[in-house]
Amino acid sequence: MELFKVVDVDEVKKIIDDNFKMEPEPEKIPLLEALGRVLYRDIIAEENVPGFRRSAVDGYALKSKDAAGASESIPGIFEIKGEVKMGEECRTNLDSPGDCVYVPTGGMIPDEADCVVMIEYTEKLDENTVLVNKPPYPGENVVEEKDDTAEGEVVIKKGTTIRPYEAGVLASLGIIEVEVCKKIRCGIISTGDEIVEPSTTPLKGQVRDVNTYLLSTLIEESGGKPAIYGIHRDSFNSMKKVIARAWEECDMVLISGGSSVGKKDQTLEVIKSLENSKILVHGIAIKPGKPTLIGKAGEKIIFGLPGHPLACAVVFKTIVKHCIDRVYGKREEVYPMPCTFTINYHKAKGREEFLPVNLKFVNGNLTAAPILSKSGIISAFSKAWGYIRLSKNLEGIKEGERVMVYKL
Ligand SMILES: Nc1nc2c(c(=O)[nH]1)N[C@H]1C(S)=C(S)[C@@H](COP(=O)(O)OP(=O)(O)OC[C@H]3O[C@@H](n4cnc5c(N)ncnc54)[C@H](O)[C@@H]3O)O[C@H]1N2
Ligand code: MOO
Repeated sequence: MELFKVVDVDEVKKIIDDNFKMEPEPEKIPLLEALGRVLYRDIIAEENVPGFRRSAVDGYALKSKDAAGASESIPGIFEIKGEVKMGEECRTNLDSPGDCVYVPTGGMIPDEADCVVMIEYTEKLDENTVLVNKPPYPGENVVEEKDDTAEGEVVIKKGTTIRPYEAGVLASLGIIEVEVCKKIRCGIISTGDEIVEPSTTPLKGQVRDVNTYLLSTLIEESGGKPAIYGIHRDSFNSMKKVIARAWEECDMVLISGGSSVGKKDQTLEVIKSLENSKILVHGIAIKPGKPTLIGKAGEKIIFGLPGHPLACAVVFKTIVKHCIDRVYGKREEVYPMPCTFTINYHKAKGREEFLPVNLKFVNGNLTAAPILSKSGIISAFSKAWGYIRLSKNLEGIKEGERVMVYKL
């Protein structure tokens, strides 16, 4: 019988990088629909933001040297030359020493002013005179032109996932249509004679289709576009038909179930039978998720994912997501959280293990408690905050050891 030749996660990623050269395609979409999408090209500012010097407070714009040494006992005396209106250009000049102008928060300040004194530090004597009780420093409460963005600057790099903050920057530059990477279309095929639609009541021996829903939402979460091809029996001909159709219509194909070496497992044979095909990986050194199949037909990649839902999710998060991110050229760092492990845990050597955990503060210290389960148990991830990765050669971890927790 053919046995898995398991490959480490990093090696699998390299095999994918060497064999899968898909380039992203651009599409223009309204900014308000761009949340979570990946920028196709660098955004270069075509103007300064703000485009004028403005005040950060309600107060009086003046020359700081005119108020040097001002205090409550000996205030500086200033003549109010005018009032700046919001949304209007400031046309008042501070020609003489002791001139000032009233500016509301966000209002434009005159060229000669280098600070704004908050009204709390002033006392108005009459319509034209104000006392300043505190010496301002140059630049105090002034938002300089270009403080936000300078013309010609690369403000957001391609490969960045658009968050609300990037949407704000784009709006500040007047960009309300944005060029993003077209979503990668990922076909999902569920296999297994025992798998039934979730809307039905399973008979003994039957199982509701979890993986179509799990994968579809994982694809969406990763910025892809799921295409569902339904549940298919473990027969070579019906599998070949649906895999060929999904291959034709999608950028990559995910097949759940039928990746191990059991008699009825057809996925391997079907991929082999496709034109211009190649099996890249059959077995990954991870737990759960070992019996994973990665093939290629033409330039498109086909994943045979384990049927066990937890294993299916782990392989998606570690391998399929890598593949999607690579096409988009995503610029993202993952920052796991350091936590204290709560029990003594034994692990077999040979596979990197993904263990779901829950976090809890104990005496101000963040702890990670494992959720012990089997890979057929989907609720383990649902109950977990995240997971830890135990490296291949580790034989376990002890209570009190430091672990890094990745968010799910
Ligand atoms: N002789 C060996 N047998 C198995 C090995 C092995 O190394 N040698 N590995 C085991 C591991 S680990 C896993 S994981 C499974 C993976 O098997 P398959 O990918 O072939 O998946 P199936 O056999 O079709 O299903 C496994 C399990 O998952 C359930 N399943 C399948 N699809 C779905 C779905 N869409 N939604 C919910 N549950 C699903 C299925 O009913 C089975 O219970 O192989 C082991 N065997
Ligand atoms: O590794 Mo299997 O992938 O335990 O469920």
